[in-house]
Amino acid sequence: MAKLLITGGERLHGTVKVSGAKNSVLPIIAASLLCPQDTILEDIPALEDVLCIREVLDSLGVNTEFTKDKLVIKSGSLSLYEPPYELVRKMRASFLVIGPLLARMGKVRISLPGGCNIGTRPIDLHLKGLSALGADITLGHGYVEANVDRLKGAKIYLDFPSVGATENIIMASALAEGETVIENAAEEPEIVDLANFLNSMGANIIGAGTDTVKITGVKELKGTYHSVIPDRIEAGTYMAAAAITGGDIVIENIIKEHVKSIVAKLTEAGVKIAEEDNYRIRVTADKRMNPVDIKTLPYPGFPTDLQAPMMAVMSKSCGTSIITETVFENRFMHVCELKRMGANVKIEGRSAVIEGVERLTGAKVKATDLRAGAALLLCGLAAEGKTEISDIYHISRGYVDIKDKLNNLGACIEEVEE
Ligand SMILES: CC(=O)N[C@H]1[C@@H](OP(=O)(O)OP(=O)(O)OC[C@H]2O[C@@H](n3ccc(=O)[nH]c3=O)[C@H](O)[C@@H]2O)O[C@H](CO)[C@@H](O)[C@@H]1O
Ligand SMILES: C=C(OP(=O)(O)O)C(=O)O
Repeated sequence: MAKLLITGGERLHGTVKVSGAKNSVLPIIAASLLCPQDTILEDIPALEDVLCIREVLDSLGVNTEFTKDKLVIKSGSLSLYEPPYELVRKMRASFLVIGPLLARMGKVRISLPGGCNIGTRPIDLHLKGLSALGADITLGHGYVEANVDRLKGAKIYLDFPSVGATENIIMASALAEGETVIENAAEEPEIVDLANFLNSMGANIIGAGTDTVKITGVKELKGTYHSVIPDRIEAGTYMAAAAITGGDIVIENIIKEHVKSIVAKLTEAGVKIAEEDNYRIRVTADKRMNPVDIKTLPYPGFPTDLQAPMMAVMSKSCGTSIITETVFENRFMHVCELKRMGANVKIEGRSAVIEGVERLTGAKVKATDLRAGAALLLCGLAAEGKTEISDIYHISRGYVDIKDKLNNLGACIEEVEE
C-alpha cells in the first residue's frame, strides 16, 4: 500500500492548474447512458472515481475510450441494467446510473450504495423522486429494483436539497413524458454543468442552479460534446495550501463565482486573494491566519467538502475557530488524526472547536476519507518534520496528481510503497 511522506515547512510558490470537477464528471458520465449516440467529454480528470464509473458503464455493455483527458462514451451498445455490486459498493456516485438506466431501459437492479465514513448517506430522496415519476420500486436483499413503461413528469419537493437526488431526478425526467418540477433542488454548479450537458443533447431543462428546476421531457437525446467545469473543491484545497504554508501561488482554471464562500472565509482569515484575470487568482498569505467560524451548507453556502481542509488551516491560526458541519452527520473523522499532529480540536455535537496552535508536528497518520486525507496533507505541508499518511487511495479518488502539483509549488512530498 502506498503512503505519502511529507517534509513540512516549505512556503508554496508558483502556479497550479485545477483539473475538471469530479462531482461534475461523475453525473455527466452517468447521463451519457441516456443517449444511444456517442458523447465526447473533455477535461476529464484521471481520478480513481472516474475510472470506477467508467467500469460501471463498461459492465453494462457500453464502450468507453479514455485518452489523456478525453473520454468517448458509446452507449449504443448498452444492453444490461444491473451494475455489479463490487463496483457500486466502491463508490456512492455509482448510484447515479439508476435514473438514466430507468429512463432508457425501463428497468434497473442496483445494490444499495451503503454509507461511508462521513455518514449513513441514505437514498430515500432519490427513490422518492423516481417513484413520483412513476417507477415501481422494490427494495430487498440489499438491492433496489425499479421498473416502468415510461416515466411521467411530476412535481417533486425534496426535503433536503440533495445533490445526487436532484441529479438522478433531472436525468430520469429528461426522457419522461411531460413536465417535471423539482422544488428545493440542489443549486450546486455541478447541477448546472449536468443540465448544460443534457441540454446540449437536446433536453429541455430550465432553472438549474436555482431551487426550482423544470424539465420538459423529450422523446430522445442525441450525441454531444462537452467540456466539464473546473473542480472548485480542488481549487479551494490549493487556496488552503497557500494559506497554511504562508505561500504565494497563482491558481489557474478557476471559476470565481464558484469559490465565493471559500474566498470570503480565507479573506476573513487574513489571506490576500487577487484576481489575475478571468480564470486565475493569486493567493498570498504572509502571517498566521486569524481564526474564523464556518458553517457548512448546501451551495452557495460553504461546502462540506472543504470543511476538513479549512480545519487544517484553522488548526494553525492565532485564536479559536468554530466549525459546524450541518450536511453530513459524521464528518469529523479527521479530528483524531489532526490531533496526532498537534492540533487542538474538541468536538461538541455538530461543531468542532479549534484552538489554533503555533506549531504542528509531523506524525504517522491515516486518511479516513478523501477530504480528511487532503486535510492531513495540508497539515503535513506546514508541520515541523516528517508526516507519513497511509490509506492514500482515498486522496486519489478526488485529486489528480496532487503530489506532483504540490511539489511543483515547492513542497517536498514522496510516494513510497509500504
Ligand atoms: C459525487 C458527488 O457529487 N458528491 C457530492 C455530493 O454527494 P451526495 O449527492 O451524496 O450528497 P447529498 O447532497 O445527496 O447529501 C447531503 C445530505 O443529504 C442526505 N440525503 C441525501 C440523499 C437522500 O436520499 N437522503 C438524504 O438524507 C445525506 O445523507 C447528506 O446528509 O454532494 C455532497 C454535498 O455537497 C458532497 O459532499 C459530495 O462531494
Ligand atoms: C464526499 C465526497 O465525494 P463522494 O460523494 O463521491 O463520496 C467528496 O468529494 O468529498
